[in-house]
Amino acid sequence: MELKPIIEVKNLHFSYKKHRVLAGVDLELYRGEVVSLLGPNGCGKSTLIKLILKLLHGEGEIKIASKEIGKYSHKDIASHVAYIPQYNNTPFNYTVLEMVVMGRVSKLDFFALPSANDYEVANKALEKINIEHLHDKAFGQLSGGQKQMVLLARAIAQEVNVFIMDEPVAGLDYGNQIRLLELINELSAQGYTFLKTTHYPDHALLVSSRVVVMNGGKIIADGTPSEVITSKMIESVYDIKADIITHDSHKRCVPIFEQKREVI
Ligand SMILES: Nc1ncnc2c1ncn2[C@@H]1O[C@H](COP(=O)(O)OP(=O)(O)OP(=O)(O)O)[C@@H](O)[C@H]1O
Repeated sequence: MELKPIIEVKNLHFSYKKHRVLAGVDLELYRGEVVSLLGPNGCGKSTLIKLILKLLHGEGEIKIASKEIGKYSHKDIASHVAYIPQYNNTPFNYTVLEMVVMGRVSKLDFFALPSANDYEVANKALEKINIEHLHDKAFGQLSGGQKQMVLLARAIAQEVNVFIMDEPVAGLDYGNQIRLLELINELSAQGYTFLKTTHYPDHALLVSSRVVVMNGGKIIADGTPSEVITSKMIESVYDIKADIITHDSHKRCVPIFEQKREVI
């Protein structure tokens, strides 16, 4: 593992007008890691990601590849990091191949059209995750799971190896959630680095080298999955009880169902 982090966040503060969201956040991401960012609804996970991508501006230090993000254009950031949002609909009826070719934008000169090579890279990205058969389908007509895969192919076509994913399994059916986690594992073994938010401690146990927990505008835990995901942490962050069990040599998080729980 490299000694210098690819992403470095120090003492980051951010507010939406008077609503303080981040109050002194420190985070580092090293090449080769798969970091899962956990925390309750509204704790600021997506805000932190937007700050790292320079889509918002806060107070404190954010560096990508040892350089302050203030010195980067958005195109420069895209030459280091690919962002994979939750699947969404574009207002335009792009085909899958056109969506994936958009991953090449940071490599193109201003106003230049994608070249034959850009299309070849995009096709290879589709092949890499076995969705080449979708290439001429309309992106807007795909299922949620297929859209998420196309956004992942677009990130691969960007030819960077650091991926930031915001709740990658949101809206996916159970099978597609597990298949996507397995794919993240496979890509990680091929050298890709991931920072991903998740609402599932169990997924963080299955696919992470490190787990970071946010609450109350701060990072409250940062360590290996088994150090961080404990019954005590689950109760203090989510206000539910859960057992951490070992199944087939993997740690798993199993919530304990209580009959008279108050629903929020
Ligand atoms: N554009 C905005 N303007 C004002 N407040 C916002 C805006 N976006 C988010 N917030 C608020 O900032 C806080 C953090 O939101 P954020 O989306 O970063 O949380 P999150 O941890 O990603 O939540 P979730 O897990 O529900 O997706 C929330 O209280 C939210 O209501």
